[in-house]
Amino acid sequence: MAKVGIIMGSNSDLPVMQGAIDILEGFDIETEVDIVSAHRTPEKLFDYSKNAHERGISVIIAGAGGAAHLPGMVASMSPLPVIGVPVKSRNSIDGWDSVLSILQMPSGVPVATVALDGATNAGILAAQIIGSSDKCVLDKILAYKEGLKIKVNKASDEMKK
Ligand SMILES: Nc1c(C(=O)O)ncn1[C@@H]1O[C@H](COP(=O)(O)O)[C@@H](O)[C@H]1O
Repeated sequence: MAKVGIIMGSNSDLPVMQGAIDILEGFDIETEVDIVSAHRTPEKLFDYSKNAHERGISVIIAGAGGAAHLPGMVASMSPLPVIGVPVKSRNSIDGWDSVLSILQMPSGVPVATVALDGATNAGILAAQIIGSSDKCVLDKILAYKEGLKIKVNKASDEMKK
């Protein structure tokens, strides 16, 4: 079965990236979680990016804060779709440093960038990519969407009381 690789620049990103781990677990999609840093572990970055697709990984979610070069560098070497999560790290410039580093990729090397700290959406997007060729996952996404609708309708009904 398809696996999602979830990597982050530092263990300080884990509280945010946990959102992706949790939502994918809810969809029964296997994840492989690791710390990889373009700046601090460049050899590991090369190895990860060049080999992830050989290990059954179908989509990579990469989260980083500050000068967040990790998602783009992974995308430059991997044939897999890369979803970038800008993380608002401790010393960030309100998260803009990370958002712009991940969002503004040059033509030819896309990174699907979610919102600041948007790891849950990154997990859903990864599940949707897998679901486009896996009926079982697609059904779980449909059920998830139904759940969102029920929740909003319930809140709407309660508001009218
Ligand atoms: N942006 C990157 C990269 C990278 O892009 O390779 N490696 C670590 N970092 C980021 O540095 C921030 C601070 O890291 P520390 O908390 O370890 O000092 C984290 O948000 C991490 O993602």
